[in-house]
Amino acid sequence: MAAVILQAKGLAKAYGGLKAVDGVDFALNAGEIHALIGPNGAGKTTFVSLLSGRIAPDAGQITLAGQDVTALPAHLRVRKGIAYTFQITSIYPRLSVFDNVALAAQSQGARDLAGAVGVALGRVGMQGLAGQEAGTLSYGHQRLLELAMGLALKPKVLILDEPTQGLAAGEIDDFGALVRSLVPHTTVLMIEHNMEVVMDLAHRITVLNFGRVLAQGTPAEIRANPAVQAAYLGTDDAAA
Ligand SMILES: Nc1ncnc2c1ncn2[C@@H]1O[C@H](COP(=O)(O)OP(=O)(O)OP(=O)(O)O)[C@@H](O)[C@H]1O
Repeated sequence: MAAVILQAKGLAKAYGGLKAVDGVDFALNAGEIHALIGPNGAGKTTFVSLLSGRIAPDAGQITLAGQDVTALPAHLRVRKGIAYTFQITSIYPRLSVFDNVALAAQSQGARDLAGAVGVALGRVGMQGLAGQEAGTLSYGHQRLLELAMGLALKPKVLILDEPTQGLAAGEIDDFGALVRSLVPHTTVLMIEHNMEVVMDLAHRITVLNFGRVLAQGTPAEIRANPAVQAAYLGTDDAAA
């Protein structure tokens, strides 16, 4: 059996009376691409925010490679190896592409900053854009820059929140190839609405619904699961 790198047990978070995440047990296997899917409002973003430490749980436990990280703030979890790619707003638009990635690399204490930036930009094919002001990049390139910033953190677990949203078809293909190139060295957990991407890329899928795990399995198992079809795959949202 594959080693579990990140695990959640009984994870819960409520907003007022709304149980956004309601007692989730979850295990991320080292080296896999794992997709987190579910209808709008199912709790996906809340769940990965709990994993990354952006928000604190009401109950439950999170372990990284067996070590309890539940009480650690987000920046210390990043140091331990959990990187949650920021939404695009976290890019500094007036800084160059190079400087944006350098800030991420610096936060990890990279000794050879230029080298670390070069490697991260190389992974996403953006070395040629290092000098460009980040705010002037195309949307697709801004998403890739975000990914390069995540990679500069040298994560064990990279959490991506809707990484293909707003990308053109060709850019989605490139993104898929890139994610494949990251594993098994890095483990990838991604929230993704594009079912084609999910079915093509993910080794395993977890389906959330109303804050609970509805199903877990391989793409073929998830596709064949009647509860999933009823809750999610049959909706217009999934066909988008
Ligand atoms: N800060 C907050 N305050 C109050 N309610 C919140 C907050 N964040 C999320 N919620 C609610 O918690 C539930 C889960 O939201 P969450 O964003 O985690 O779902 P999601 O599966 O990521 O949805 P989507 O696919 O639309 O992004 C929703 O009903 C949402 O309205």
